Amino acid sequence: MPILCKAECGNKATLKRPKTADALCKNCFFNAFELEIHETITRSHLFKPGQRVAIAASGGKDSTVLAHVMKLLNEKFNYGLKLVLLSIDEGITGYRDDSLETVKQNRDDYEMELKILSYEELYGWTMDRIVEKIGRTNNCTFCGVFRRQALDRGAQLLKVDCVATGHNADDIAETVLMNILRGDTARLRRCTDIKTGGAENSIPRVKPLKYTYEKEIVMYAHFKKLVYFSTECIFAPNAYRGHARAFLKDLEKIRPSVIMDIIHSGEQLQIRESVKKPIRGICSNCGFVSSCQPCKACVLLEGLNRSLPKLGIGKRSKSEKMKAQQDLERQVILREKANLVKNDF
Ligand SMILES: Nc1ncnc2c1ncn2[C@@H]1O[C@H](COP(=O)(O)OP(=O)(O)OP(=O)(O)O)[C@@H](O)[C@H]1O
Repeated sequence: MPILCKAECGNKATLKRPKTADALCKNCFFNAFELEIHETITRSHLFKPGQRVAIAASGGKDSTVLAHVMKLLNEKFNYGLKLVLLSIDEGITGYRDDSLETVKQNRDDYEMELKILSYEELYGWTMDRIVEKIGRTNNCTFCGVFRRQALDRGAQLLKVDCVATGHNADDIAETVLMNILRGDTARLRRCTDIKTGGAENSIPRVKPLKYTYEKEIVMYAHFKKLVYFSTECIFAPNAYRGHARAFLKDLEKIRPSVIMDIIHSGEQLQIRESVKKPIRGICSNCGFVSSCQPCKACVLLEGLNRSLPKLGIGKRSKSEKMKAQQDLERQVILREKANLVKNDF
């Protein structure tokens, strides 16, 4: 006997939802998927009517599905938003140039304005040239730092009220794990935030897919026949994130709820007040948001321009910092002991 859709629509179930293991028909899956994102948006008050929202579009599955669902929900529930697309061209031949073609297709399909900003025009460097110069060891650092700032710059040019990114539940759970493994408590505190930025001159970032499983995004894109670009970056992927990702995928096979559970744990964690919080300000050099002076993008750029690419790279690990702290304390104790001995004479 055929299994019936759990949503009681009377149709035959054709798929099993990865997040809940419910047997559903295609239409009921679409409904459940879209409604969950709508609930995330409304529960967290991500947008206000009349706002101009940029969707950070890379042409990959997450941002393609985000653009599709945002357009659909905006019309269905009358959000009253003006949606535009913002893409950053990192200058990676054979990767970003191809994925940008997908974004242009999205622009035409969804009738949204598209702004493409390149590293070349912002920084005078493409990632191809950066990798030529520095090799493949720290290239992801350059790319990530420049992209974060490029999105801020693009958002300013587009005069939007906020930027929506396609970060999904798996990305967030991975980041929680990574921050725990690195002992990065300052980042751990804010990595589950659905909305970031917004202070000073910074334009807020929001993650409407925060609770959406990657497997369901792929399923949704597949059944809706959405056009997206699925090739991995040709430069070495972020190796450390790769380990957290592989670990999470193994856990998900045993217990699919692990992704939501890790996000929940991250959200409930309380970090001691004494842990230093990065204070957001404005870079005195370029005028963009930063928690250090000058900002990391300016330091990295200076390194490239002065042929000192290691400038700004290589934060000390927690264990190195602890060892340095212990050494310092030991020196203080030795100095105090020496003083005591001196005083005895
Ligand atoms: N070049 C880019 N231009 C604009 N937005 C970007 C770009 N790269 C990443 N993003 C934004 O950051 C989000 C997370 O990026 P990440 O590199 O993790 O890609 P991803 O998980 O493969 O997502 P996607 O499937 O959308 O490419 C993307 O969903 C997108 O919103």
